[in-house]
Amino acid sequence: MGNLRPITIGEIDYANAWPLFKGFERHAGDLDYEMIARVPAELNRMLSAGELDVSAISSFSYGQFCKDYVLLPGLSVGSVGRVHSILLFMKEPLAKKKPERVAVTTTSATSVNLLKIIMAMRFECEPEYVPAAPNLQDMLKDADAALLIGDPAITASWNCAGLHVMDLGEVWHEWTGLGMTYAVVAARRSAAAEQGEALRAVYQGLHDSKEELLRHPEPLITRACGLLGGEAEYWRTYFRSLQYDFSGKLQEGLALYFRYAKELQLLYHHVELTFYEEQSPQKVKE
Ligand SMILES: C=C(O[C@@H]1C=C(C(=O)O)C=C[C@H]1O)C(=O)O
Repeated sequence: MGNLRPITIGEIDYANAWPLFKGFERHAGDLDYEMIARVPAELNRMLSAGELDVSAISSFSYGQFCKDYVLLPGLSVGSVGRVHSILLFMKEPLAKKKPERVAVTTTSATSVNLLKIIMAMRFECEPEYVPAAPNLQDMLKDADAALLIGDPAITASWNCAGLHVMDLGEVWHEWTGLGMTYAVVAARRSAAAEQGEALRAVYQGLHDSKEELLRHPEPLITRACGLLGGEAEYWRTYFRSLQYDFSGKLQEGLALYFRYAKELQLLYHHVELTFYEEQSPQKVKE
């Protein structure tokens, strides 16, 4: 494709986003692109700084910079209920002792703020939050609880005897009756204006990757067992329980999250979900 420079795409470096990205190359045709894999907080920074044209980012970061971005429809990472990989590890159960000091991973934006919302509005608890590198043992040296996301949350959940674990997706669902969207795919408005044809190809490629890998997830399961460990059945359930289509119920949950974030002054403006307007991607051929 004759784009003037390669379009730059940010890929979340966690298993939860693999369905969107791991089949992309096969569906990219002759698109000239560069794919950059990082943890969400780094992608959030890079997209906002204009170092990427389009990226999977924390949905909270979309809220912060929504004036500069458009959302790619039908692409997200969310859950209706348990998410399995956004976990608060507590030394004491919440009913016994409310945490006073909580270490929170520096890799996240959505989940750190989701935790603040849940703690303040659901459990009337306002601990001190301390940003920390995602290492459970180190985090708990000096804190009552620790928030992890992504692969480090999953591997920690296999080895956390004696700790009490809260799944934030599950608590959010029990509390609000809604799903939650943790990551979205956003393009800079400037990229939509200047790299229209390339962005359209990225959109189609991510969509086709998702359709193919959710229908045939075995390559993802093999990859996860090899790179991260665990049983095939664990990963089968994991990829099945995550929601990638940004459907109405997931958008509704995200809208409520943004409203609560504004009420708690974690965000300072109302957030509109503005979508990239192009014809819908073609269905993947069987
Ligand atoms: C489902 C997850 O959602 C992730 C959580 C994010 C955040 O908290 O900012 C960002 C991207 C998502 O991929 C996970 O971490 O496992």
